[in-house]
Amino acid sequence: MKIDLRNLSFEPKNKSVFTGLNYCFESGIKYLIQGASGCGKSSLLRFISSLDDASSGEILINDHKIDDYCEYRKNCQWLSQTPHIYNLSVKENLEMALNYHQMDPPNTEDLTCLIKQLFPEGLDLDTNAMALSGGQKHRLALLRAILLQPQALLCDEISAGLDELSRKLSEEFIFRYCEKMTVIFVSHIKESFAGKMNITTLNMTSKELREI
Ligand SMILES: Nc1ncnc2c1ncn2[C@@H]1O[C@H](COP(=O)(O)OP(=O)(O)OP(=O)(O)O)[C@@H](O)[C@H]1O
Repeated sequence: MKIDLRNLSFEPKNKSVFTGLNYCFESGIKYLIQGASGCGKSSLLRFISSLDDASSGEILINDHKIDDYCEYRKNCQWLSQTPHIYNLSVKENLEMALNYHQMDPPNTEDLTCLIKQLFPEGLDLDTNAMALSGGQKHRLALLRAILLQPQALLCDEISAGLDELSRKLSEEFIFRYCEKMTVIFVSHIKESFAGKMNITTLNMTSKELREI
């Protein structure tokens, strides 16, 4: 998925957070956005995800305006620092969005393979998801997003506050499994990506988004 920011500005309540951002996220590339606290990184991801609207400018997806928001949100999955997990079984958590989008659940073999990579400690599909640890909830949210076969993944500080193992498993999974996806990370944790991953790092200021 190609995500093209055109003259995007965010000026809530007469405050200027950023103005006139232009940048094109190319299909299949992995990006890391860094920038000072409050420069609007999380807001930018929310605008790209279509959960909120910027004050002005536009975001073109594969050169077009979004016309089907439901389909777009399935194709562009947003993962937040606090994953939204339902008070249901792990299996129900995984199947809810698939059912909503009328998609078939993965076959047992594929699901087992994905679970093995993300949960080497094992994952009981019948257990209540609220009983999982914080790191496991994050990995469950990632797995749930991946089952929807999105074309883009927006990761807002998903590693913040995570134990080292969960962080490593999530990041390695994204780079291995989401090869063809456009992935945009917002993260303060530079070292987890450094050197190991093929990633384009961007610096965000109130005036521009620029590769560094
Ligand atoms: N709905 C809103 N109404 C008013 N101001 C908002 C709204 N959403 C965000 N802001 C403001 O926009 C600014 C940017 O917030 P945002 O969370 O996007 O920054 P950030 O770069 O992700 O920060 P951090 O690195 O600290 O997480 C902040 O000053 C915030 O208070």
